Amino acid sequence: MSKQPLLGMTLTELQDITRNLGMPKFTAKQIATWIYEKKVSSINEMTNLSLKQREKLDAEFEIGASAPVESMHSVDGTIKYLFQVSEKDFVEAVYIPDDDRATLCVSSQVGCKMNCKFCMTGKQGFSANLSANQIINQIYSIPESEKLTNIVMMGMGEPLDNLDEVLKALEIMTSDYGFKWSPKRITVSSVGLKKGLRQFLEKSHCHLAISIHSPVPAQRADLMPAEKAFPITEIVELLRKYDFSKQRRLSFEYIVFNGVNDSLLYAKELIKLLRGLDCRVNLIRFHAIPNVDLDGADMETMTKFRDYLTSHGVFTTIRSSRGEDIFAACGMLSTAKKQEKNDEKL
Ligand SMILES: C[S@@+](CC[C@H](N)C(=O)[O-])C[C@H]1O[C@@H](n2cnc3c(N)ncnc32)[C@H](O)[C@@H]1O
Ligand code: SF4
Repeated sequence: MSKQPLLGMTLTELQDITRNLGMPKFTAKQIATWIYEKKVSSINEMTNLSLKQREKLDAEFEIGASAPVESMHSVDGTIKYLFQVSEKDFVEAVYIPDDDRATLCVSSQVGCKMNCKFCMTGKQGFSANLSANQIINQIYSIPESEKLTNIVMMGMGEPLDNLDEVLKALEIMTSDYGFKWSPKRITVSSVGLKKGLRQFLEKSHCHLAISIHSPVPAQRADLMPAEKAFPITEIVELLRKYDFSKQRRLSFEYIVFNGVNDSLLYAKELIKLLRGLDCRVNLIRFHAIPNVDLDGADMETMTKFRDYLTSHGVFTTIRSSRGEDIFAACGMLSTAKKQEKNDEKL
């Protein structure tokens, strides 16, 4: 029988384990410290547990960290890591250093059900949810782990469609027994699944980014089929019930597509939709993907769009596009790897 990973377990889960193994409750906290703070590579290194306790634990459990199987380095310092999560499945995490910040873009699922027109992960379809172990492992097992200042859940998958495991991972990142990070350093990005969104807002203090991409429902539905089940107007109404004026930040992600959503008419609709909300808009450059008839808008158009929004009270930035030479659009590398695995079998 394969051993269960300890990495990715919350303190409550560790307490269940120690109780079942007949150990005192405080050993759970000791184990958490060895894993999340001291980052030991074996249970045997947990030296404030007795030899007998370590043996008992080791019979059923392992640390459960696994290094990335591949990496691609961009000329701009961005590094894309590939993690193997099952025999044929891979997920990506992208390390983005930038002056005094170092951000990791983390995946939450293998593939995605949401099928957004412009997204390579969406084209893969859905394969599996990542466990809290596989989410935390992306942060834990990259060589730059100690340098990280920020986490964005903007890799493969829809985090709110795998909320239980994502919430566990967020708890580990932000708890005293875990990585002790401020929730202000973590952003969860979502298309806005209503039930998951409400739960996320109640149970976590991390920042929220909503992928909006169009303020016009019919156009948004064409780009993002999730709009049909979870209209952006309802999502915005829900968001109005929460306070984003203090610690927690709300942003809207908007890929600017040439000739699609880039005219000032859309900027005006966006202003109408977001009126009165404490939020900002991030304009994103489109990373072209194969077989999709969409192009990114040019910088002049994006700048005009940004300036219009900002001058009408909606603070807007243009997000710098990183790692273009290594296909930063998430899902590209894992798709290629999956294809390679399939070809090996033929
Ligand atoms: C990959 S998604 C993951 C998080 C979540 N599923 C979401 O859609 O917000 C993170 C962000 O990347 C954007 N994105 C997806 N494909 C892209 C592409 N080809 N070029 C630029 N941004 C893209 C999404 O719209 C979203 O804002
Ligand atoms: S953009 Fe996000 S929600 Fe849409 S398919 Fe890609 S990962 Fe899924």
